[in-house]
Amino acid sequence: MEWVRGETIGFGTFSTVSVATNTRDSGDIPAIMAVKSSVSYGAASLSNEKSVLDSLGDCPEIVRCYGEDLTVENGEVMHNLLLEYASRGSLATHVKKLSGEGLPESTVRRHTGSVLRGLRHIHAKGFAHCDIKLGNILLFNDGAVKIADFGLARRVDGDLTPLKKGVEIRGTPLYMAPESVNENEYGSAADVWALGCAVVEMFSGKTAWSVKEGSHFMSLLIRIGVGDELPKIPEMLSEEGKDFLSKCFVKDPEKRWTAEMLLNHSFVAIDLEDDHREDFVVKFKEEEKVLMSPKCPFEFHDWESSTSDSHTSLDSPVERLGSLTSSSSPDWSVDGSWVTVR
Ligand SMILES: Nc1ncnc2c1ncn2[C@@H]1O[C@H](COP(=O)(O)OP(=O)(O)OP(=O)(O)O)[C@@H](O)[C@H]1O
Repeated sequence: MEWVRGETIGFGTFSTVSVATNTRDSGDIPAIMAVKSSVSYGAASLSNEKSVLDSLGDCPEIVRCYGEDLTVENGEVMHNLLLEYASRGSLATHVKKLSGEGLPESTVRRHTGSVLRGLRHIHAKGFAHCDIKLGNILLFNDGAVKIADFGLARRVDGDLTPLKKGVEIRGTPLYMAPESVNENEYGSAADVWALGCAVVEMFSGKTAWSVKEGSHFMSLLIRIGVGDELPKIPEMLSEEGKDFLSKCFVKDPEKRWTAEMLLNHSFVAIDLEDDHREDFVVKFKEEEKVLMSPKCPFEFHDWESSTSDSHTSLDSPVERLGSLTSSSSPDWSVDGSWVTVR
């Protein structure tokens, strides 16, 4: 494939995302794509993403991959993944533009249904995404959304045995499920918990867990992993929405609803005929007029999509969580798709 890199449209932990123009008229491949590029330290994540996307095959709610290649730019070898281009960027950026207002419930319902269909496909193929968050849900010109960023995805096939002992942080702490905090379990149920967090954020414009600025992320992990506290369900949400979230925010992953079950919930089982896309376009135009003024109460930039792995055998959740705090300086290294902090 021949392509030319255009403007930069996003930055992740491991990569930079740019527009790419396809310079050859080649059948299936569109003229405009997104290219996710990384130097060597992010290559493992890109390669994991490519192999997961290949295994998943086509699904309308998952960003398509057109291939990969290597380029040399400014003397550096770049690993590139060519992807379907989402012209309106991520839902995170979109929601931030609303200055803490959140999206209308009808839009939230539609997006939630789309993400659930994507998750059902991922889970049916034996994978977990492990990093569901608004930054990884991309918005297309026609108002459709698709799941992106499979750099941390893993094959689970129903086996939730943690790969390693200790505490590993995959994805973003604000979206972490209790079993991930307590047991290092990152299965399909953890994606459903994260989806619940994303629904709260889409609707309220605020993260599902309220955290004080400057507070240590350990205190959040303890709230998620220990005790009965659950993410706050927005008061203004319909009863159907509240009920939907109550099925996502079940501490026991065995009792949490699956993506398949949630797709039959009345919150998302709507007749698309009644859900006029034109309304969405009008609303979108109004939203676009709002000045860009991010008001996310707390963003854990430094922790996103990283893994902290103590590699020690610890029994209780408190012990496991305590193992994350250390006075020694961390040693960052990349192991497959994982970033390891020792
Ligand atoms: N296909 C795409 N079309 C348009 N924008 C994209 C696309 N893929 C990614 N982006 C933009 O780039 C950002 C970073 O991409 P992505 O999350 O895939 O990178 P990452 O390095 O895996 O990041 P993370 O820190 O979330 O793991 C996204 O939040 C989004 O704004």
